[in-house]
Amino acid sequence: MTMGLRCVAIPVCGRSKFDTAFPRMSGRAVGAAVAGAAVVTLLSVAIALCEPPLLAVLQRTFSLHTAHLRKDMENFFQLVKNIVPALTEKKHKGQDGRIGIVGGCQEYTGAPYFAAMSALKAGADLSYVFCAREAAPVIKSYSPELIVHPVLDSPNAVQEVKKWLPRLHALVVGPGLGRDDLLLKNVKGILEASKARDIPIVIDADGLWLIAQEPALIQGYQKAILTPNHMEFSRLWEAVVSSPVDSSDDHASVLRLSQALGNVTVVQKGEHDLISDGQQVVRCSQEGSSRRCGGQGDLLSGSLGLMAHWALLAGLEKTNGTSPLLVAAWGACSLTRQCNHQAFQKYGRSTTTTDMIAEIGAAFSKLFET
Ligand SMILES: NC(=O)C1=CN([C@@H]2O[C@H](COP(=O)(O)OP(=O)(O)OC[C@H]3O[C@@H](n4cnc5c(N)ncnc54)[C@H](OP(=O)(O)O)[C@@H]3O)[C@@H](O)[C@H]2O)[C@@H](O)CC1
Ligand SMILES: Nc1ncnc2c1ncn2[C@@H]1O[C@H](COP(=O)(O)OP(=O)(O)OP(=O)(O)O)[C@@H](O)[C@H]1O
Ligand SMILES: [Mg+2]
Repeated sequence: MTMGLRCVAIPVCGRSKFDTAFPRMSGRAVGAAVAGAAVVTLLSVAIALCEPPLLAVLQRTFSLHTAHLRKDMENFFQLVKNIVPALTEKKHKGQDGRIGIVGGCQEYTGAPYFAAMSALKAGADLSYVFCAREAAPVIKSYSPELIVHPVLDSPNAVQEVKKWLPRLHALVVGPGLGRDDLLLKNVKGILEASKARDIPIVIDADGLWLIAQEPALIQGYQKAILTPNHMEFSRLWEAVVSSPVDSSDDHASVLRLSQALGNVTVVQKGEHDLISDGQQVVRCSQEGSSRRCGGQGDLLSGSLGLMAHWALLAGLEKTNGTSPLLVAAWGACSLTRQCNHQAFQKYGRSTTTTDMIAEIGAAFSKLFET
């Protein structure tokens, strides 16, 4: 029934027709759904034998729902295609994206590398990493493609990063940042300086830890996108919403969290990714795999930094009035999941994030090149 139907836009006032007729499936509900499908099949046979006109009505209704879903999915693919800049010989280096990653400390050097490489592989021209001194040689040794600034734990970290802000199109704050007080204090200053320049900011991982301590840092900033995993979502929720999270209604929760943060865009990662700007909820269920190696979220945040820049540059006209950041988030989620799917086809259980990053080019072409 849902083969090939991956993505649904869900209006705030009232669920989509599909959602009403076919409630969303959680992992636990899959078994029940299979049993349900068997019952429906038996019922259909019984109706076909006794009431052929009723069966025709049911079939027509089902195909209407299917068409509705497919249209939503096609819409979002088209909107992402609309924001992807054309490759032309008329541009110079940097014009298609200069993305900064703020993260990387003694313990975590992989995460900022994954995020920065993912931005490059998705089509950014230049990727910068602002990390702690000790992490820099390690990150540089992974790749000659990255420009690495070992400034994050220096006494004048904010000034050092500020120098680069005029050249950056988007920042991704948090992958591999760690939770050291000095680093977090410097990141606060970097966030303030970036907001003052109106730079799009993706906040992930330990950047979300910081926001959970101090939500005011991002409250109401319309160019912020938060990408919490399950744990990070709970922390943010506890920090900004007083009532307990309603785990039976994920759509309502992500909408509520976005609203409580002043309509910043929130991407709740999971079995399906739910994205909200406080006005609507969009779901991305692009087929991935059951492999959950560490670093997939870094691929998402890095590619999202780039797509956020592209989407804001393209503007509402290209996104047909849909929030550009929703379109960017949907695009990056689809891309991450498609990379996971492709890498899993080749490597199965041994799939790692490095394998997924190697798939970005092919996945991007498959999904978004016209
Ligand atoms: N190669 C590298 O350098 C990488 C570095 N990374 C960097 O690590 C830093 C910390 O990031 P993080 O994600 O480990 O921290 P956090 O959110 O506190 O989660 C900790 C605990 O939460 C739980 N948990 C998580 N998801 C869950 C779920 N869906 N459902 C249920 N529970 C769930 C789970 O708890 P457990 O099951 O182990 O009890 C998990 O252990 C950060 O800087 C990040 O960028 C990563 O990017 C990976 C690659
Ligand atoms: N159960 C799942 N089924 C399919 N895809 C999933 C599932 N959980 C997460 N994903 C996908 O994996 C990507 C990363 O999400 P995840 O929750 O693993 O982030 P994370 O914990 O921040 O990862 P990282 O290890 O990089 O910190 C997202 O694009 C999400 O759609
Ligand atoms: Mg993460």
